[in-house]
Amino acid sequence: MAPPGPAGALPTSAEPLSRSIFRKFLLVLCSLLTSLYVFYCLAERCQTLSGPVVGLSGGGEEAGAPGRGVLAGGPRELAVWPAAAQRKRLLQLQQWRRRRPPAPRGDGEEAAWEEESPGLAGGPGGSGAGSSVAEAPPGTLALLLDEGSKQLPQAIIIGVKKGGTRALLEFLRVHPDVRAVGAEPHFFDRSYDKGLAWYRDLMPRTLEGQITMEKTPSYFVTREAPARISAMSKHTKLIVVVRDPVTRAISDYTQTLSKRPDIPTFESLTFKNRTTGLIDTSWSAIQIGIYAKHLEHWLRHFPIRQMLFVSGERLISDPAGELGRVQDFLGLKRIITDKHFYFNKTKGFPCLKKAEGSSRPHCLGKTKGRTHPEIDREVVRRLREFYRPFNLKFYQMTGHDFGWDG
Ligand SMILES: Nc1ncnc2c1ncn2[C@@H]1O[C@H](COP(=O)(O)OS(=O)(=O)O)[C@@H](OP(=O)(O)O)[C@H]1O
Repeated sequence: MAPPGPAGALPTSAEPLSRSIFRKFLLVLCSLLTSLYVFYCLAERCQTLSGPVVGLSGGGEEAGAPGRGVLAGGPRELAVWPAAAQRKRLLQLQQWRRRRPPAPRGDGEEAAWEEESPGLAGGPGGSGAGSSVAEAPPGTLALLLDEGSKQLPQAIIIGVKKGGTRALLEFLRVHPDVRAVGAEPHFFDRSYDKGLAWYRDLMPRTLEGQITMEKTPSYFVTREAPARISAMSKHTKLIVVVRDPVTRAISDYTQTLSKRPDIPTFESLTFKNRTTGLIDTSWSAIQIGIYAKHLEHWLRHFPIRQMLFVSGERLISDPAGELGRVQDFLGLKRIITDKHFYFNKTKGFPCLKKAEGSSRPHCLGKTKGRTHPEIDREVVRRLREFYRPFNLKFYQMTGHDFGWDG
């Protein structure tokens, strides 16, 4: 017979019961935590785990089979969702992502879209402020999708600096079949050595039928850009937003002035010799506006039919008209129409009634539509004279009179 232990060590009748309750409690707690963790991962907040895969197919990057509900591109591919459902969920997810504040841009110039403050005059009225529900992700099921694949751009806005390139890109992004990088990649001028894989990785994911786009206005004046873009794909569609070269030069100068207020006057920078009236064509603000010269380089690599010239002036006076031409050029259904725009009197520019995925009006940021300094009229006249022959040549080459010399 075992000797009785000390009285304090003897089990009481209550102890086994509390232990079993405690064990059950632990079990419930564990399953609760596990479920919470799984839910958390599905909500795309888990960076370390790859999302659940419903079905795998062995294809490579481009292996999606249209109509079979397979999303092309990634190492994993969903094979069970109907294509229409996948597309709808992806569009929802894309719209939700577009609503999130864009990442800050490197050069500080290309500020993101600004939401119109309620006090701004000239708004279309009636658009309610976005609710918090509108900011929520479109549902965890969307996260089961592979979100299409990253493609090299099929169309690029190559210029010109201060032409209205941001406005065009932001207006185009309203189209459900256009996906674009927000920031300027500067691949073909500054980062070409990083390679096409690096470039493609910057692109947003797209589904079949969607066009990938980017805009970098400096490409138009980069000597190597035409050959490099053609080497990527000779079928790339090129869009150039052009603007009266004199106003463009002043706009360019205004931008520099806003960053470096101590620079010399526009007038003194314009001339090599003010008395002889010799223009300093080495000054980039002047040089960029010699469109005919730059275009010659592009035409050595691309047929003119693969280039579209958008009027920067008309993009302001008739945005829907210019967007119509652009949509036709890109082979897109004309979805963006005058119903999408309103003129904001305070901003002095057309704005979107609703940016993609938002219920609120959107105007471009403060760095677009700056007030230009007053420039000596004689200097402006001399500049007009300087540009005229180049403009006429440009009208001839493009078959379009932009009306800067009328
Ligand atoms: N809708 C709308 N809202 C605001 N601004 C508009 C719009 N459409 C065209 N613009 C004109 O775009 C000019 C800036 O051109 P970019 O976007 O090509 O500039 S940049 O090269 O990317 O810095 C900018 O030039 P500035 O007026 O000199 O600032 C505008 O005149």
